[in-house]
Amino acid sequence: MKQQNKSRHRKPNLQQNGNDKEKHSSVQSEKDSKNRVSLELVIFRTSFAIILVGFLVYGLYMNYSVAKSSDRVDGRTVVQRDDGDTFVELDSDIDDTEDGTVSSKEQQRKPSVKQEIPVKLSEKSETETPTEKKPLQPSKTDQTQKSRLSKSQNQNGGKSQKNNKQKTTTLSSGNVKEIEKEVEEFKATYLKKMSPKKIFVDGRRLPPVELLPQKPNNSSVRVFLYDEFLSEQECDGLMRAHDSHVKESSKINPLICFDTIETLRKHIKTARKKVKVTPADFIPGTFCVNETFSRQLSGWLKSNWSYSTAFYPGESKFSKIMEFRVKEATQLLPENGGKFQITSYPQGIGYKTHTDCIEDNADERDRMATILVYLQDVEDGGETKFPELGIWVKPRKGRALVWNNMNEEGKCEALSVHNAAKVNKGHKYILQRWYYYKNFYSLGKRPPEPELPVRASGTPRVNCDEYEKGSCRWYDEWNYEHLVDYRNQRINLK
Ligand SMILES: O=C(O)CCC(=O)C(=O)O
Ligand SMILES: [Fe+2]
Repeated sequence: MKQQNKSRHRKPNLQQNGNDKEKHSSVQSEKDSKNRVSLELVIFRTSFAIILVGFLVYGLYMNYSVAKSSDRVDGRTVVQRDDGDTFVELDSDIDDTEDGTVSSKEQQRKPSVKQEIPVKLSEKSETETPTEKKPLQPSKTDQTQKSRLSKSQNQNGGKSQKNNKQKTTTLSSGNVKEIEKEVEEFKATYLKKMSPKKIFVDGRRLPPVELLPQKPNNSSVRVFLYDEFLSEQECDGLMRAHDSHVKESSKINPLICFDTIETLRKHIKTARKKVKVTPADFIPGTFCVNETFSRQLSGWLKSNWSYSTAFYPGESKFSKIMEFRVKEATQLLPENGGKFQITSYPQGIGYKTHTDCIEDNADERDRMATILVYLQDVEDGGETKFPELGIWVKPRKGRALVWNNMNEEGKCEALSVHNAAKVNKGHKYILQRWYYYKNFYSLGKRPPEPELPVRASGTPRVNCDEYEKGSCRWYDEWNYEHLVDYRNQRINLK
């Protein structure tokens, strides 16, 4: 009834005509009209559904292709593809680590990575004295590494002797064979030059800017700058990781080491202390002074030093991201890169003038190029200065500096000397990585710790060298430098 009324109401003219035919055609047309309406509805719904599905498919496609293109641009999604992480998550990953180190969480998550590195290096060393240590790599490599370290900054050393020991005891002869084979089959690659170019990272356009020498010179050294090479979050994550690692490691007092007894004497004189030092004050076989004396000296030196913490490739997801980005930007090959080092400079601290490679070094396993990224602005001071080139660079958060220390023939360029100006106001943080001219088997692997000086596990060290132009630096890891220096310069301990 309702329906009738409704139709009637809708078609009043047709019903008013009165004849059957007309009535019939009126009903027919009403039916047609109804059918048309429902057909229209079906067509409308179907089109709507098709459009919706279309949108969904398009959306998925876009998502995929964006990921794919950023893959090519900065390598970030290489990591995303593997494990579904986003970069921001990686920052919190760095920050979230158990002990604040960049590496610890990664090690925890992937024990195989953690085990792999020290095992390869520590197997023989555990049964030999440090001075006799012969790693599984060809011995010349290690010799070179040691002699390089004796002259330049401290770059090597292992983190946990205890860990190395654990691994060593579980090492089967099968592993040894594998490692020996790996060492034998290692093919060195040469890195003769870098070629900086523009890259895109997360929508940031990063063109290299060449800093031209302000003094005429005939060196091959070229210095390039990239602003925003690292994002704010990346810088923050690295600084937090470094800070918490320094805090944790500083629970144990450092042992303080000197390049010569003269340097120690000068430090004591500056502190206006009347203390006579003799070779007996050093821990036998090293240039480091014992725990009690180290503690006293820390006070006298007022802990005036920069702090360096290290992480090795594979110990953090960030290392992958960083090395990929560096490769894209500069063509510096990841396999020629060593450890990553974060350094912080409190107010009043700088770092001596030095070259990152060793002048007149016949060995090609030396630092061909350096990348240095400032993790924070510095209010005043803290510039990186190249005195021979007349170049100096102000720290800016995310800014990267990259330069070559060696020429294409593998010669260390004396004119690549640089220093870190004293921080007048603020706190400076940098991330550095060195790329080697000729790489070697153990490059980029965390080395085992030396046994000397005898010390509590986890003890940090401070190196003070070359008093006049020098500075002290705290390290979270040990290397062989003090042992080599000791052997080479024992005569100075008179
Ligand atoms: O901090 C800087 O600006 C330079 C540091 C440096 O050259 C180094 O640690 O080798
Ligand atoms: Fe340097």
